[in-house]
Amino acid sequence: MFWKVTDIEIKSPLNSPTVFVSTCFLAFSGVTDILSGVVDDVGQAVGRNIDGAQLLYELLSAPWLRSLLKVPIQQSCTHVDSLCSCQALLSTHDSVAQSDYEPVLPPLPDDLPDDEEAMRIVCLVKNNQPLGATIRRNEETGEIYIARVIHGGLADRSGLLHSGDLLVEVNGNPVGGLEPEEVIQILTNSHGTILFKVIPNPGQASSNQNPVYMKAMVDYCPLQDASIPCPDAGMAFSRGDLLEVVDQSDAHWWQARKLPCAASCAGLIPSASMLKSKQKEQWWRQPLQRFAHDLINSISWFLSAGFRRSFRLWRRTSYRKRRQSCTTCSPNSNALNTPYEEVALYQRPPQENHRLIILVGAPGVGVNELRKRLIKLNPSTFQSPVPHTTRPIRPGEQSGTEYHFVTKELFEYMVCNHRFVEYGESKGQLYGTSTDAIDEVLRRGRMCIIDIEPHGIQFLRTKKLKPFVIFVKAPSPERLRQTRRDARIITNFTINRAFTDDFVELEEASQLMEAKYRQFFDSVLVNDDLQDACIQLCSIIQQAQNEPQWIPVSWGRTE
Ligand SMILES: Nc1ncnc2c1ncn2[C@@H]1O[C@H](COP(=O)(O)OP(=O)(O)OP(=O)(O)O)[C@@H](O)[C@H]1O
Repeated sequence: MFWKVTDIEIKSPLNSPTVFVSTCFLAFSGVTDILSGVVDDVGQAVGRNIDGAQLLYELLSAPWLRSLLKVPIQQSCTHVDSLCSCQALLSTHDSVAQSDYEPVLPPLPDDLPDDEEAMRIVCLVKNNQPLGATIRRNEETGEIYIARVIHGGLADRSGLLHSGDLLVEVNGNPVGGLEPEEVIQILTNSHGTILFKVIPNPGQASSNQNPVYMKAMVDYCPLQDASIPCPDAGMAFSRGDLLEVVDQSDAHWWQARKLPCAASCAGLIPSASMLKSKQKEQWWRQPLQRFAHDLINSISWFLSAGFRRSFRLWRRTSYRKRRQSCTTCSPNSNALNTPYEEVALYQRPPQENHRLIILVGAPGVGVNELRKRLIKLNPSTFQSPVPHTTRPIRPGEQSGTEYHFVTKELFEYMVCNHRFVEYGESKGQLYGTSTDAIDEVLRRGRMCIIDIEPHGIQFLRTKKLKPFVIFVKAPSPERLRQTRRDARIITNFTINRAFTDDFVELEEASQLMEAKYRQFFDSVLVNDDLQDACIQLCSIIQQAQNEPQWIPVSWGRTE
C-alpha cells in the first residue's frame, strides 16, 4: 500500500526561493520517517543553529505551513491509489500540529504570491517500476532537464515531475554539469526513497491531451532504432496494431499504448513526420521491400505451378501484368506515405447501406468455398456482385444473372473509366467485377460479399463502401492435411486434381500475405474445420454490420 502526501509549500523566511516539499507515494510504514525527513529538510533551509522547540514554533506559525492547508486535497489525490490515505496522512500531520504545539494557527492568507521562482522537492519511493521520465542535457549550460514524463508511469502519476523541469539534485547530489548517463547511474544506485530537487518549468504544457487513435501501417522496433532517445521507454508495434496516442506534444516522439490496453504506462513511438523522414532515409523500407519480393516469388510459384483454379483463375493471369504496370495502387505505396492512419469507432446506422465485406486469402485456402457457403446459407441476406464478361452467352444463361455479358469495346471503356475493382483475362475472354455491381447489391439492402486479391483492397477503401476486410488464414500444414482430404483444386492444367503436398507452400503463402497486408485486415478467420469456419464467418459479419468498429476517421466525416 502506498500513501501520498500532497504538496507542501515551504516558504523560507528569507523570502526566496520558495521550496515545495512534495512527497508522494510514501510506504505506509515509513510515514513517520519521511515526515521527520521533511522537518529535517526544512530545518536545514532555515538554519541549524536554532533551538529545536523554537524552530518548531516558528515552523508552525510560518506562512508556508498555512499554505499547506490551502492545498486542494481532493484534486491532488486523484492520481493516487487511495484517496483516504492522503487525507489520513494530512490529518495526522494536523493533529500533531494542533494538539502538541501552540498556538492554534491563524487563518490562511489569500494573497500568497505564486509567481516566485520555486524549487520543488519530490520524494518518490523506488519500487520495481521504472521512474517513467527521461532526461536531457542542455549542452550550453550543462543543466539537466526532465525531457519527458511517460504517461501513466510513476513520475506522471505523482503529478510532480513535468517535462522541462530543471533537475538540480538527486538524493543530495548536484546534477548540473553531469552527463545524463551519470545521473542515471545515481538513480540506479539509489534505493528506497529518492529525493529530487527540481525547479519547475513555469510554462509546462498540460499533459492532459485527449487521446487520438491510430492504426499502425508500418512495423516499428525501438531496439533497432538508433535515433530513439530512450530505447527502454520505446514501444514496438506491428502493422495493423491499434494505438492509443496519449501525447503528441513532441514533434518527434509521441507516447502511446497498444489497444486492447494491458499496460497502464505508455511507450515512446516515432511521430508520423519522424517515421516519414525515416522512410526517406530508407531506414525501415528495406525489410518491407524484401517482404514484397518474397510474396511475389511465392505467388509466382503458385502461378507457375498452376495452383490457382476456377472462377478466380482470370485474376491470376492478369496479376503479374497489373503488378508491373500499376504500382501506384499498391497498398505499400500508401503505407509508406501514411505510417499511421487515424481511426475512430463507427457503428453503422440501421438506415445506411451495409458495409462491403471483403474476403482475402492465399490461393486455395478456401475463400471461394466460404463465400459460396455463406450465400447458400442465406441468399436473401448475402450476395456477391454479378461479374462482367466478354465471353459469349451460353444457352440457359441470362445477362445480369451469371454475368453481365458485354462487348469487348464496352469492357475496355469501363476499364479506362476505372469502373472495375479488378479484371483479367482467361482463355482470351475478359472478366471483371465492377463497382456498379457492388453498389447494386448494397442498394438492394443485401450484404455484399466479394473475394479479391489483397492489393485490390486499397481501391475499395472508400467512405461510401466502408469495407470490412476478413483475412481467411490457413491453419497449420498438419491441419490442412487432415481437413482437406476430400478437397479438390482446379488449375490451368489439371481440372479437379486433389491436394497433394501443397500444404506447406499454402501455409507459407498465407503467412506472407498476412505479414504484408495485415494493416488492412479488420478480422482474421482461420479456415480449419469448414463448418466451424462458416459459423465464425457469420458471426464476424454480424458484428461488422451491427457493432462498433474502428474505421479511418475520414470515412466518418460529414462533408
Ligand atoms: N475448411 C475446409 N475444409 C475442407 N476443405 C476445404 C475447406 N476450405 C476449402 N476447402 C476446399 O478446398 C478447395 C479449395 O477451396 P477454394 O476453391 O475455396 O479455394 P480458394 O481460396 O477460393 O482458391 P481459388 O482462388 O484458387 O479458388 C475446395 O475443394 C474447397 O471445397
